[in-house]
Amino acid sequence: MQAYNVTNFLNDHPGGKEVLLVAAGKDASEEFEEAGHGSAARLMLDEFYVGEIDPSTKTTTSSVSTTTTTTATNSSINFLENHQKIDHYQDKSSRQNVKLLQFLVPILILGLGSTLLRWKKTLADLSTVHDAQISTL
Ligand code: HEM
Repeated sequence: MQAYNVTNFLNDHPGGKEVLLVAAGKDASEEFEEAGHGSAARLMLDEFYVGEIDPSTKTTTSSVSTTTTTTATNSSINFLENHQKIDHYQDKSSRQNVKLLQFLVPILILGLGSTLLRWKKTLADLSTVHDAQISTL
């Protein structure tokens, strides 16, 4: 039995995200067939395939027992939460990079500006000395 991770497909699923969330963590083969998916949907399956599941551990959507269904739902919720946590950490580190850049870029611009000003002043001083030397000759 194949397992698919459709987390990134939730918002793009033509049949809506709700049906996928309800089927998450369970055997949704029947629902998939009943929805009358065409070849396009079948071809997309490869994209989301994550591995095989031992059929003896499967929970059907027609609910074997409330506890197993709840466990399956909980595990799929945990799975989604973990994914959100990973996204959150990635977001956090990229936000820290942006903050660092926001801090460094103005400092670099200021440094460059003051160096240019100092060069300009040195050049002006040099040309004054040069002019003075010429007038003394
Ligand atoms: C990896 C799993 C899935 C993929 C890649 C997928 C993909 C698609 C695609 C591409 C369509 C557009 C019609 C078509 O090309 O056939 C569609 C429609 C639909 N899907 Fe899925 N689907 C998946 C799982 C499911 C599941 C588990 C359910 C139900 C529990 C479901 C319910 C529906 C329904 C009801 C439609 C029809 C929407 C409409 O015509 O308004 N799908 N799906």
